[in-house]
Amino acid sequence: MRKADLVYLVGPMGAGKSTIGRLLADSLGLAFYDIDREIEERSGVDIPWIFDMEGEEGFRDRESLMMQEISELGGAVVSTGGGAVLRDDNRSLMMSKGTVVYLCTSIEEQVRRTSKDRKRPLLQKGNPEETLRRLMAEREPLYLQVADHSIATDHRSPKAVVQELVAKIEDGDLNS
Ligand SMILES: Nc1ncnc2c1ncn2[C@@H]1O[C@H](COP(=O)(O)OP(=O)(O)O)[C@@H](O)[C@H]1O
Ligand SMILES: O=C(O)C1=C[C@@H](OP(=O)(O)O)[C@@H](O)[C@H](O)C1
Ligand SMILES: [Mg+2]
Repeated sequence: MRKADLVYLVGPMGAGKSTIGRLLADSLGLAFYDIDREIEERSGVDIPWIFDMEGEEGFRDRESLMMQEISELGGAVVSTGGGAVLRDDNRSLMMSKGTVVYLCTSIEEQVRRTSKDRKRPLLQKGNPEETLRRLMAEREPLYLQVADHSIATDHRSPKAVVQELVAKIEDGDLNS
């Protein structure tokens, strides 16, 4: 099942992947899966607990397994976590199974949006802005590598972003 039947959202923390994914799925009449929430539901523990007990690599192993499992399902919008693009296998999976949308967001906006809660372990140590800048330098080439389409989210409501995405999908612009 390829392209508009399975849509993956990628991008940095605070890009709005989880928020936009749910709205996009509702608009398209597709199921919605957020990889982080699926991991939490399945394991019965939260993401900070997994990072504390198993380290980032332990979390990445769980993330890759969940990506594989969810990707077997069609008819869904899948919101990934900001680091899901780090592993080659995850990138190949997304590129082969679906349409990948990169939600582009400035560092300033990432900082603003992620300062509202403390559920992201990678931002709990050091200066969040410096961390987000470093992560973007490392990851943006990977977001661009997997993306069929990039869409800006700064100064735009989640609803406006979803409307643009729905229009593109209906026009077939995402069916490359
Ligand atoms: N386009 C947007 N404009 C303003 N705030 C947004 C936008 N998209 C998401 N948010 C807010 O930013 C925060 C992080 O969004 P979230 O969907 O969790 O991002 P991600 O899953 O990419 O880390 C939430 O409080 C959400 O309400
Ligand atoms: O960027 C990252 O490495 C992470 C992003 C988080 O998801 P969001 O991008 O939805 O915040 C979550 O997967 C975990 O805290 C690690
Ligand atoms: Mg999220």
